[in-house]
Amino acid sequence: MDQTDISAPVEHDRAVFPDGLMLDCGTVLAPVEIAYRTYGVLSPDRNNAILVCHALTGDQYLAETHPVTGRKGWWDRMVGPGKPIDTNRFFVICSNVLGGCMGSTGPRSPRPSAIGAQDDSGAAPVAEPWGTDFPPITIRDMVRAQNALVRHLGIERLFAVVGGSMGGMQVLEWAATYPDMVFAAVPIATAPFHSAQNIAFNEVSRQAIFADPEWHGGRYWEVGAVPARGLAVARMMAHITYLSEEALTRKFGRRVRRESMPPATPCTVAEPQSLSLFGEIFEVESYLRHQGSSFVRRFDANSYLTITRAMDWMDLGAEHDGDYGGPFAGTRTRFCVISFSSDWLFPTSQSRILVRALNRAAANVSFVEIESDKGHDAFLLDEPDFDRTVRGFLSGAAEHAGLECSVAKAEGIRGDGVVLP
Ligand SMILES: CC(=O)SCCNC(=O)CCNC(=O)[C@H](O)C(C)(C)COP(=O)(O)OP(=O)(O)OC[C@H]1O[C@@H](n2cnc3c(N)ncnc32)[C@H](O)[C@@H]1OP(=O)(O)O
Ligand SMILES: N[C@@H](CCO)C(=O)O
Repeated sequence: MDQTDISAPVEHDRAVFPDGLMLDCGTVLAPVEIAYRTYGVLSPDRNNAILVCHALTGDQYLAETHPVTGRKGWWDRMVGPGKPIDTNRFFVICSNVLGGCMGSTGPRSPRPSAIGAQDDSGAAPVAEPWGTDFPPITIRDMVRAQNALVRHLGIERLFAVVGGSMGGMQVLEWAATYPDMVFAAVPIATAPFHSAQNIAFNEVSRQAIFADPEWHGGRYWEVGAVPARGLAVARMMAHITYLSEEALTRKFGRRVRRESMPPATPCTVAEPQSLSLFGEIFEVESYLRHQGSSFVRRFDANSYLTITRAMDWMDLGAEHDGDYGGPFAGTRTRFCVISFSSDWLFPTSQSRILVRALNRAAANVSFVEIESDKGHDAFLLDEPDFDRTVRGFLSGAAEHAGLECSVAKAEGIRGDGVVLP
């Protein structure tokens, strides 16, 4: 059993922006705190920084033991000394997105107007969280917050921005919004818009949360509840979209769980009527329940709603008459667009739309479709071709940028964010 407990007190490294940020919705959100981690060493020229953007439910702990779950970082395979994103060479930054629940300002953060409110009893004021009153945010708002963090770290230009899925959407927003700050961009398993099908999946997830009796209109903390069943169902449904038919078949096929069988029943269901209708019968059901229940221990329902909505709003063509190339006109950023052949959530066809748009904008772009049967989340898994692509592209781009081979011994900012004397 996973020991995750999202309510456990954890001190995250944070940058605080008291004046906050102007959001796309027109609201100033203040203060804003962004929780982040860094790995590697910032070169004296401050030109070797790579920002890694996480996906929907990821966070800043990409290459170290997670302080809440106790598990390896979600991209431990990719980021570290000698790894495809080589921390002997690059200074890697990863922050929890605005709206998240791992230390950055989000629906679980105290609502400023509520801080300091004191009742007649004289008891210490209890800070009420934003909950569903948290303002709607966009992927561009997340990127604005990251921009504030990058500048806070004294970096004026990123060598690269890299990310998969929703992280890839942030990569594209970076290149579109701050073109002069991004030398190279690696959008992975993503698209410049959220498709109708993906908005539909998100809506089913949200409705599952709303249907949970413990939802309490989004003010579940007031009664000490968590809409765990709704959130788990949301994750179960979403998790199917992160895999592929081949992957599920390879992992589980039609295997039936022995413990749900009457004694001495063979592992094929000869008499299905003798089994419990609603127990865990097929292995794939048990797997999904496990994915759902472990998720609710590490994620907040209001954050899930906020972030899924931010993805839905993603449409880089919206301000350019539907032309996804419009935001990249005149760009000097080098792009490496990567898709996976079995990804049906962000299929290769959507990457091709992006590549064509970048070509229209005369951008420097390369495109790789990785053959994989692992589905959308292949970028989180062991895919040697993918690793080689990322490593090769970053090395080539580093040569063009004139980066030194190794900055491991250079003075600058250490991986834990401390400025060295
Ligand atoms: C980019 C980012 O920001 S990262 C985002 C946040 N992180 C994630 O989304 C990670 C969560 N996602 C996953 O784990 C995804 O399943 C994947 C696709 C990335 C991982 O794939 P794999 O390594 O192949 O793991 P797999 O999907 O088989 O799941 C393994 C888990 O299922 C459990 N499991 C496997 N079979 C069964 C079964 N029949 N019944 C119950 N549980 C089962 C395993 O015990 C294991 O549990 P654990 O994770 O608690 O140790
Ligand atoms: N599994 C990913 C989602 C899509 O990549 C996450 O939970 O963030």
